[in-house]
Amino acid sequence: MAVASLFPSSGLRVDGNATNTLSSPFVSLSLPNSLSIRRRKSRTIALALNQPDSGRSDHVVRKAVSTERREEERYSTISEEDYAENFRPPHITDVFDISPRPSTFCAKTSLPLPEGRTTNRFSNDLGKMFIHEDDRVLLKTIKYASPASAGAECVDRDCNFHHQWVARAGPRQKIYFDPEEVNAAIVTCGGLCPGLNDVIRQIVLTLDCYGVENIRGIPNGYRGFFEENLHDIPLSREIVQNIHLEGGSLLGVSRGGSKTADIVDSIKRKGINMLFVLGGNGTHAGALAIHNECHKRGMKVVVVGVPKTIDNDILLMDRTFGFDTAVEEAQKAIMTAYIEATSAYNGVGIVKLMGRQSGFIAMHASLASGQVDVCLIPEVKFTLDGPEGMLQHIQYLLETKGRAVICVAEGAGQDLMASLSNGATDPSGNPILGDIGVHLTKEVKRHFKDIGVPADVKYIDPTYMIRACRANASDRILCAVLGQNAVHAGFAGFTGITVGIANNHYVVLPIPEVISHARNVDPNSRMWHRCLTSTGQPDFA
Ligand SMILES: Nc1ncnc2c1ncn2[C@@H]1O[C@H](COP(=O)(O)OP(=O)(O)OP(=O)(O)O)[C@@H](O)[C@H]1O
Ligand SMILES: O=P(O)(O)OC[C@H]1O[C@](O)(CO)[C@@H](O)[C@@H]1O
Ligand SMILES: [Mg+2]
Repeated sequence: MAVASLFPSSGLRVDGNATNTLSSPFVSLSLPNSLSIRRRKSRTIALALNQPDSGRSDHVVRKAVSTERREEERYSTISEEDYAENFRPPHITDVFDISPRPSTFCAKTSLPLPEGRTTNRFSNDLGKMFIHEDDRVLLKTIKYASPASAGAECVDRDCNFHHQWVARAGPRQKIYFDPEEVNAAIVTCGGLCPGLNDVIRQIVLTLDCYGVENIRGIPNGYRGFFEENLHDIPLSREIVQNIHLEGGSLLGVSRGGSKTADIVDSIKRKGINMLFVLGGNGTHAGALAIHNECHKRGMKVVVVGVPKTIDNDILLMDRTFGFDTAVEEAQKAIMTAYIEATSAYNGVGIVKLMGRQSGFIAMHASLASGQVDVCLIPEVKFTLDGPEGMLQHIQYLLETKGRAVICVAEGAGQDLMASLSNGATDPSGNPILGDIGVHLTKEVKRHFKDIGVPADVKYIDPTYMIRACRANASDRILCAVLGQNAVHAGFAGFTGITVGIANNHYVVLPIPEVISHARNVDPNSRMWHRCLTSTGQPDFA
């Protein structure tokens, strides 16, 4: 099937029925001002799991058959057309009748092109500078021969290959805003992450290239829209020039305060029409709500996300900015734990790294260091006591190697401390976790005291040191591309979207597709198995 027919040009007003013959991908809402908003129906992508089928009882087989039937039915609803519709980035022209204008962006100069380009010296040399509206990136590139293949993500029973095309990010020849009328705002929400200042800087520089002069920073996340004591921060090329040399966020961050109506009131009052939102899953849920509310109120505003999560827990992306830096910074803590453990008599070093529900930082940091004996992540349950428990393995390591290094993600082993967390949440509604690092330290000490063996246990918690530092070179490049692409996406009229890297190519994705759930480490993935191969740890089940 031709790509163009899978995924029609996004710069044009698209008729949902014309693009999907299976079912209408949108529901229309009637609005007082007679505008219609098209919303995606959410669809679940089924992942095939490896399930051994020998030795099952009749009951289990019957249950499996009915599960298979359900899976079959679910599979049959997914087609390449479905993917094309789900991944079509919402566009301002889905709601408003706006005619495009020639872009003022020129990659070959930091000065905006005059409209029509008649007087510019680059006027005859614009070939290959713009993304074609129908350019697409293939999201998945592996053809799994069987659902039993390691890490297989199959979308049907036979693991057939489905083309999942997504929009390519980058500057378009046609834009939907007059740069002189753009009133842009940037907001950074959630926790800190290395690279936030790099992204802010690149957004401002790129807006400047288009010719936008009216740019502001919203202080302290979503709260900055409505808390009376917070004031907007004017942004310009000069102001952001060196902000990437420091960690943190020039604008500040916050959790909580997701009052969509108040935020949109503030957007209206300030006349903002291009909003860049930097944050994780929660922030993107907020951005989607703002996008919907703006359109419901008939406000011509584009809302563009840039995924920020040190935990790397956003779906469909190769990685998010800050993650690489976090893994690198974590090496220092692991090395410290290793040196302490090897220098002590029966030394045990415990390092806790961030990762509320996803163990990517711990897994990658453990694999990279080669010094970790036990890596514990939220996705893989473990026991402490008993012959198969982790404490027995630490005892074995002290007996055989004289030391042990444990790297634990903060969200791991929460079931072992259920009584501690008490269901409390932070202002954004995220669960407040029990401190697994402290718990493990106590338990290791208790175990060796009980068996009368001296053990020297050192606990290192570098979490905020890792998060507050400036980005490394590799993350900075990612930040630069994402920041620039966010602006290109805004000018191209995309809204309710986010930018990312997929298969090493830069893409524009509809927000619902990336936040339907948190991205987790797959315990059946090759990467987790590689980590286990490196640590040599047994299964603590
Ligand atoms: N479902 C939601 N709808 C609207 N807004 C939300 C939602 N969840 C969270 N928010 C808001 O988004 C902002 C950031 O959320 P949160 O603190 O969960 O961080 P995050 O974006 O997930 O990033 P991090 O990776 O640091 O956790 C907060 O202001 C929060 O109130
Ligand atoms: O102390 P804060 O700001 O809530 O941040 C801690 C959280 O931030 C995260 O790194 C996500 O940004 C989680 O891994 C961690 O639980
Ligand atoms: Mg979050």
